[in-house]
Amino acid sequence: MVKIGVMGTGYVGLVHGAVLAGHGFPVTCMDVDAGKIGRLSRGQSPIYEPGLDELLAAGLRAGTLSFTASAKDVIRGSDVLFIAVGTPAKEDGSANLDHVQDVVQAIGRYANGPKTVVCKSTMPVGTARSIARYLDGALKARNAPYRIDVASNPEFLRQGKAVSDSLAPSRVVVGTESEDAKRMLQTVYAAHLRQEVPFLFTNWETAEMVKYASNSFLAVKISFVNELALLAEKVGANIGDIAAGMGLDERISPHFLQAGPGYGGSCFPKDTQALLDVGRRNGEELFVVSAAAAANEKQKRRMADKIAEALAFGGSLKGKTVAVLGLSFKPETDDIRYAPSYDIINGLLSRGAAVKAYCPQGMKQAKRQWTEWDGIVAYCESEAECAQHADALVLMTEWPQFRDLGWDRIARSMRGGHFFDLRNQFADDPRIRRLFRYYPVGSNEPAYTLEEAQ
Ligand SMILES: NC(=O)C1=CN([C@@H]2O[C@H](COP(=O)(O)OP(=O)(O)OC[C@H]3O[C@@H](n4cnc5c(N)ncnc54)[C@H](O)[C@@H]3O)[C@@H](O)[C@H]2O)C=CC1
Ligand SMILES: O=C(O)[C@H]1O[C@H](OP(=O)(O)OP(=O)(O)OC[C@H]2O[C@@H](n3ccc(=O)[nH]c3=O)[C@H](O)[C@@H]2O)[C@H](O)[C@@H](O)[C@@H]1O
Repeated sequence: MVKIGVMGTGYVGLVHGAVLAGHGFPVTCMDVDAGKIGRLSRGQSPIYEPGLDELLAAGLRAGTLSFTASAKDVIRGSDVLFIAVGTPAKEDGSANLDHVQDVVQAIGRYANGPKTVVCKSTMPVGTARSIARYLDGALKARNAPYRIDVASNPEFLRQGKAVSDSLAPSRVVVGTESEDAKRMLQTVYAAHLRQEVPFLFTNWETAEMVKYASNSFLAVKISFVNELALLAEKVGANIGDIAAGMGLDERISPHFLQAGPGYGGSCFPKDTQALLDVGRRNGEELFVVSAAAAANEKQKRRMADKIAEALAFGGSLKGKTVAVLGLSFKPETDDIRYAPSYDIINGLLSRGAAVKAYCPQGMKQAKRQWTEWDGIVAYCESEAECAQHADALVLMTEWPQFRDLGWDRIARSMRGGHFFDLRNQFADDPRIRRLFRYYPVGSNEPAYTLEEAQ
């Protein structure tokens, strides 16, 4: 059976490795973070991703999944090497390829036979070709009598649904110049995909661009609907109904038209910037993507403005307490990278508000990464503790557990009754409008309560 190595055990590498091990492939996952490797070897996942703990336990039990901190071991022991290290944004927006470079240099140094190297990380156009060129050179310099094939095979999974997306992806895109690499990836995917999945074979550059184009297009959709949401509030229209009306046209589709506080996460913000950077380097300014990124920044600012307008006519929020439910950039993940909550809470803090926060999975990372909030933001044990004595409640992330919190009790425990629903989760819920001054995104339907109106 094909021996698989995965370099990088983050959301992509760990899930991909665990899924392949679940299908009987011998998989070794490697990471430079020795602490992570230690925990993983004991079956402890460093990330929260539904279904992952079970896969991890099963793989370890069956002996198909193992972990190492040694690049040399994983490279020597694998036929196929998936590169799944991070490619974060640099200050100027371009992708930082330092981790990719480390991995590729190690492959050039330690490869001891033919291999297929698969770029799963999101990498700017031209990276796979330069990896292939580098590896060719490295093998020639050692007079190695074998070849290393390179394929770009971008990943499209969503966090929070990473396991199910891995088992049933919308498509598999493979960019390569090697027929052997094509066959190898077909074999690997054929064994693990649950259903018929379209394959698209292209050249390296096209595959790399499909990834950036897809994420950027989704970002454009979200920014488009968010801009309309701001306008809808001014003209008395309702963004939920606008999106529904648009989405009925199958050419538009109803997906990714949910107005909110702006997109976040480790990918849309960085991938839009990286595509803009590729455009700049090639003398093409990408106006649409650039506007989507700018609109996203505006959207986050507008959320804090909106809260300040309602609570203090746009003035200082000194003396006001705001309770924030949800810190992660989306539900079912502990990931807070580029989460809108960060900018919006900073907006509230800079206006003098006291901020309390609760998130089912994001607080550990927030405490670790957003250290400037130490002693400033009060992290709570529960939604009820968070809401207690607050002037306003902000639903930042639509965790399913926030659907029914015993709203009567929550409303009674608060000092003020403002409810900012940044995800429009309760837009059609008369109960919430009865209990709170309710502010959805993208509609200015009465924010006053029925009780108050009586
Ligand atoms: N997070 C997501 O939902 C998706 C991410 N991607 C892309 O996949 C790539 C990985 O993303 P994540 O899994 O989120 O990253 P992550 O930041 O969660 O994990 C990356 C891992 O790589 C490790 N690493 C760094 N240098 C290494 C080296 N030289 N050798 C071995 N391991 C090394 C890090 O210690 C870390 O554990 C990125 O390019 C990202 O854009 C693509 C689709 C979805
Ligand atoms: O390259 C990546 O990392 C991944 O990026 C996204 O996945 P992910 O970031 O996990 O999350 P999404 O569900 O796409 O949401 C991204 C952001 O957009 C926001 N969003 C999404 C949809 C919507 O209608 N409105 C909206 O505001 C979410 O709240 C979140 O902040 C893509 O959906 C994946 O296909 C891709 O593989």
